[in-house]
Amino acid sequence: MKSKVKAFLDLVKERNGHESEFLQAVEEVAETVIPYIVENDIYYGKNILLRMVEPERVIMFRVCWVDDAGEIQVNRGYRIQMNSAIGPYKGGLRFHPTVNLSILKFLAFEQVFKNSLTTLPMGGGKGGSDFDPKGKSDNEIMRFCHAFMGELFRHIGHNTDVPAGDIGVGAREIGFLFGMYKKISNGFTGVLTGKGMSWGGSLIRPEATGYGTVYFAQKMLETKGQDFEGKSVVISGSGNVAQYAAEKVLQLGGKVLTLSDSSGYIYDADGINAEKLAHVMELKNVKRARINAYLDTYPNAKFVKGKTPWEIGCDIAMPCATQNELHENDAEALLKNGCICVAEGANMPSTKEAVAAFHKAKILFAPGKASNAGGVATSGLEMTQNSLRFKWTRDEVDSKLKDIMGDIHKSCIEYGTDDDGYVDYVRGANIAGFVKVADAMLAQGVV
Ligand SMILES: NC(=O)C1=CN([C@@H]2O[C@H](COP(=O)(O)OP(=O)(O)OC[C@H]3O[C@@H](n4cnc5c(N)ncnc54)[C@H](O)[C@@H]3O)[C@@H](O)[C@H]2O)C=CC1
Ligand SMILES: O=C(O)CCC(=O)C(=O)O
Repeated sequence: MKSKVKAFLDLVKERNGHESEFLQAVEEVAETVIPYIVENDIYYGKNILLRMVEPERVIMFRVCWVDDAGEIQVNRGYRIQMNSAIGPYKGGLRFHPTVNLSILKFLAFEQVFKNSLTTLPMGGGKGGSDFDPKGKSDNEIMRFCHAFMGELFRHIGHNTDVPAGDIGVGAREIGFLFGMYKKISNGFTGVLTGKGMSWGGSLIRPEATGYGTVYFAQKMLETKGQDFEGKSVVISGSGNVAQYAAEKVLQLGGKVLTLSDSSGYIYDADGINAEKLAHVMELKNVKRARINAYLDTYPNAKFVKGKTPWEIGCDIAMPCATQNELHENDAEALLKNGCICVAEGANMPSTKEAVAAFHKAKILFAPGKASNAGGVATSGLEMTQNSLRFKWTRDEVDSKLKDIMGDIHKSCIEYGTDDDGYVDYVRGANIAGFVKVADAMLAQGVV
């Protein structure tokens, strides 16, 4: 088996040698899915995985815009249309200076499996730009978004490809992007998700990724007769996913000890309660400040510069910032301090070695493609509401989100339970996500 996986990975490496994040994501899937393919005749010998690692289409384009000083700026825009076997391409847009083909291809590849797990009819895609929103004025953000959509619009559509937000793309950016799409296409359609509530957005979409990650962790804890009540939780990030993960943890009786951004982390031993979290939301979403500004209002907290929060003892860890933010030594520190559950809110935040350490210790570990799928699932629900020209209540959407996270958990158990009863959620998510897409690809022939 090892030689089959190696031969496959060698081939992928030959074609994408310089794309380390993409190769990392492919390797994790290949190691769990190739053994399944070999055992199942219907998938064997059809090169399905080899077809799945090749994007159906990669779009790269120039984005020119004028900054507040009147200077012409040039950025690079991308959209990776990875796989449309089970529905229109669906996945977020990331605006961050680190954005490149490798990062977007890894995200698009993960998205294919994640979207399949949601049970909704969505293919996988991802896009973005190396544009850095940090320090830009609202007008600069608007001009950039309009310029970006000035090219992207010809490649997307409500039945073709439906982008949404990711790092650096929130409600403000979706508004500007939608405004330009509507103007150029002369039509009001559900071409983006994460829209404002008065113009086609879905209730609970802003909360969905964070809430969904906590609902998934709740399901994992239930298998051990545990819950969030009284548990200490270490969260990284302080953006959309981290904020609403923290909110749901608090609602379920947990204690949130940390939040972070790329400058470092804050540790509040008294707990970041609802009032303090509202202050973080104001700092991050309105003032767009750095996380250490928290100490101006809550001086008892500690700011640890340039580090991630995994050295803080906790029962549950939720990495909600970015890829490869939790390394093997971090995993070991978490385990040593008694962590029993890790639920990824971000995409691929744990390195391969960190995941291996969690598996070796047989703790509960949920990969992002399973635990953070609530965001895109609720985007799927936004698409449905747009098609119906109807709006569900907050409780209706939240209850559908809970059901979907429960179903994803069941799929992971179905495909990921080892002989000794330990659930390998990575294998479970990869195989369950693969089966639905592979069946559709087989039915549609070689296209
Ligand atoms: N927004 C969504 O619906 C979904 C987001 N995700 C993933 O969740 C993660 C966070 O995304 P959002 O909260 O939406 O973005 P955001 O832009 O709202 O927040 C990103 C957070 O990550 C931090 N961050 C970014 N780069 C960092 C670095 N190099 N080191 C430390 N912290 C860093 C930022 O300071 C910020 O707190 C990403 O991995 C994203 O792909 C996954 C599923 C859906
Ligand atoms: O809601 C969406 O379409 C995208 C969410 C996303 O980018 C993700 O799941 O990583």
